[in-house]
Amino acid sequence: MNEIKVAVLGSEGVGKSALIVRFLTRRFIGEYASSSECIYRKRLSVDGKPINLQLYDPCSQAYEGRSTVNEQIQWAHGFIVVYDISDRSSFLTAKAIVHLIRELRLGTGKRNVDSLIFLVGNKQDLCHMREVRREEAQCLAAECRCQFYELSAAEHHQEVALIFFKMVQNANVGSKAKERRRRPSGSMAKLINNVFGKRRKSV
Ligand SMILES: Nc1nc2c(ncn2[C@@H]2O[C@H](COP(=O)(O)OP(=O)(O)OP(=O)(O)O)[C@@H](O)[C@H]2O)c(=O)[nH]1
Repeated sequence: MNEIKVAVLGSEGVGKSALIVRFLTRRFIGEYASSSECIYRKRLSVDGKPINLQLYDPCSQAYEGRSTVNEQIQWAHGFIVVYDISDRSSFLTAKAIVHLIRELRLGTGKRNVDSLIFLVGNKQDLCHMREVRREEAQCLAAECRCQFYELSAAEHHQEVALIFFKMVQNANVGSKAKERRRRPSGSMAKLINNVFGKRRKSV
């Protein structure tokens, strides 16, 4: 079964847990325990094939043994980088994280990272307190070749579900392409079989 690992990253209080919980349970509960990092697991079906999805929700509070951002980036196939549209500093953090992902994952031969970074502006319901213009975030997404979404975990269930499903789909396409590159093509497999198969028989 295909394993897809997605890390939801961003600064403290931007709504990472709220987005994950909204996706997993369809509910917005307002307050979320944030004393430890955790990995949520969900089974999904994509194009009729089962997928094991792992969602990583980091903990912003410092404690011994906490994983580093670098480790989180190496662990994941896909990234949902969240900021709060009413908090400019969270946007700057998201920007730094997106740059770090590109730096660490570029040229590693891992799945093509372009379709696997989503920049998400959360708390759209707080637009009367907006500190990050939509156009500015769109520019950053274009510059870093990632996909951009703005939404509210508090108000939108479908939009939240859509970005998680889209991420899983993109990661799954990437993993299939990688699998194809690794496996010899049909005619090549036949050729190898003919040559080595026949030799084995004559020994
Ligand atoms: N108005 C509004 N509040 C939100 C939204 N999403 C999350 N919140 C609130 O923002 C606060 C932080 O949400 P969390 O989901 O705990 O944020 P987090 O990024 O997981 O926080 P840490 O685990 O501390 O890093 C909570 O009080 C949520 O209720 C939203 O879309 N709109």
